Amino acid sequence: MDELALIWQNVTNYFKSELTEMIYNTWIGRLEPKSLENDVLTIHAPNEFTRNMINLKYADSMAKYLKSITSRDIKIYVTDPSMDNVEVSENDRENFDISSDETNAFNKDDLEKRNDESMVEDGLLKYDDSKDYKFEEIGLSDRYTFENFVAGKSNEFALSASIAVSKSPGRSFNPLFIYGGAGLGKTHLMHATAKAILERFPEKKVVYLSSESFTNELIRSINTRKNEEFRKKYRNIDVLLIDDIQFIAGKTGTQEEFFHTFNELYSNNKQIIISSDRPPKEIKTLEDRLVSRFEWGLIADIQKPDFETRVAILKNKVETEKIDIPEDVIEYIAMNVKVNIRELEGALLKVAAYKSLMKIENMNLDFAKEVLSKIISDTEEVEITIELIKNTIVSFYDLKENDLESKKRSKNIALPRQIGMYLSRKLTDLSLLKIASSFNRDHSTVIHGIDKIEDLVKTDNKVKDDIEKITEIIRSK
Ligand SMILES: Nc1ncnc2c1ncn2[C@@H]1O[C@H](COP(=O)(O)OP(=O)(O)OP(=O)(O)O)[C@@H](O)[C@H]1O
Repeated sequence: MDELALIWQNVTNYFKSELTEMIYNTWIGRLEPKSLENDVLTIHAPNEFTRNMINLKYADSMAKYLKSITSRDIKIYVTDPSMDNVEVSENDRENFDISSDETNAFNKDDLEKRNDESMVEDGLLKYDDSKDYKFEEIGLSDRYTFENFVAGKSNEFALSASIAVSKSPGRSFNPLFIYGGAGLGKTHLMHATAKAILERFPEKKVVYLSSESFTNELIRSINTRKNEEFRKKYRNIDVLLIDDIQFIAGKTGTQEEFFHTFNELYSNNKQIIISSDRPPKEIKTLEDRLVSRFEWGLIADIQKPDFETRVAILKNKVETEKIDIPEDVIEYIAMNVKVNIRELEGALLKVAAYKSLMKIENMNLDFAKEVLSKIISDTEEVEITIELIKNTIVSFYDLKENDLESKKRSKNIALPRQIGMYLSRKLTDLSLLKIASSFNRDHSTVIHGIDKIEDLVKTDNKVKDDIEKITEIIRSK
């Protein structure tokens, strides 16, 4: 047996022991080892989609495993048939504003962010070929269901809207536009909605994909002169879910195509569900006509979860994964990882992994703190400074850079200035004197400003609302 065959046999055995049979057969079982030269292991995947998934999900662990058995840094290089013959011209690249990385393969970081979501092309084929599919095969994760989506104040509106849409697609809220920060559950809700629709209406054609996959597929169709097929495919479905729509911002060609797809589906009462990291109006270089279409339906936001919701999410995870972690450790994690649910779950899984690897029977809080020290210091919120507060206020109210420190007393500047003083007092430990000097005022003016805002917060909803939004922006920086 030559070295390539030997290594490949080890690799396949390793993955067989790590993965379920179905997953192994879907991904690793379809690869062919081609060569091992200069410590580069070249593997051939049957299609681009499989290549992307291998790069995303398995290449790293394959390299790590190879290192453990050979002590060499063997690089994994995956090819597929599309790499030989589809060329993207400079012209296309400009028109679609994509880098060469994006055309040939998904950029790995982006892919990592987007998890399994780029499976659409294959998924749709399988879906069309047979109704006897598994959700995973059409790009919908088994893990993401309505049942295991923990509801809280921060997400209940988006959750209810998604459930309503899943019960009567095309008839309740169309389009449904869900937005929220990274790791707050948009993808989870979209997968859950798509699956609930398929369970209720198995005859419906449901397509879920990221806006980048849509762009890539569009380009490929143009290059292979299959534009018509592409159009037909996307204009003949019942439910279209596009994740992370912000990525089509600035890509004129993609926006044009998407606009027509949208119109066609919408006018035929087909359901469109879109997610984004921000509301339509705030997606820079998104054409106005798309912004206005996105606003035709329902816009639902997902906010950062509060402490109770974070605890509930962790408890839910502990239960479903059958992890044995004490209550105080759960609370410690919920107290410290506040912004991103992906990181919240990551912290829990890390503690669980240590517990099992080190065969610890009774995990205690001190041990958990040690395990999490790196994660928690990395995710700790940045220190809030007066500069950060002032900059946020200036851009929130569209003021000029030095307006807050200036002598100007018009209401449109005086009120934001007083809000700045109030928030500086609330969000930092700085003395009144320091705050006063930073706003170029004396300390009694600051006291007056803070008192005034404290009163307004109780009586003026707009001021209260503004302050909440500004605080949110500051905390998320
Ligand atoms: N309310 C929730 N209940 C249970 N799990 C949740 C909830 N919200 C998010 N999660 C989990 O958090 C992780 C991140 O969620 P998801 O990938 O849906 O976020 P996202 O908003 O799409 O993020 P991104 O913008 O980075 O793609 C997932 O594992 C998801 O299951």
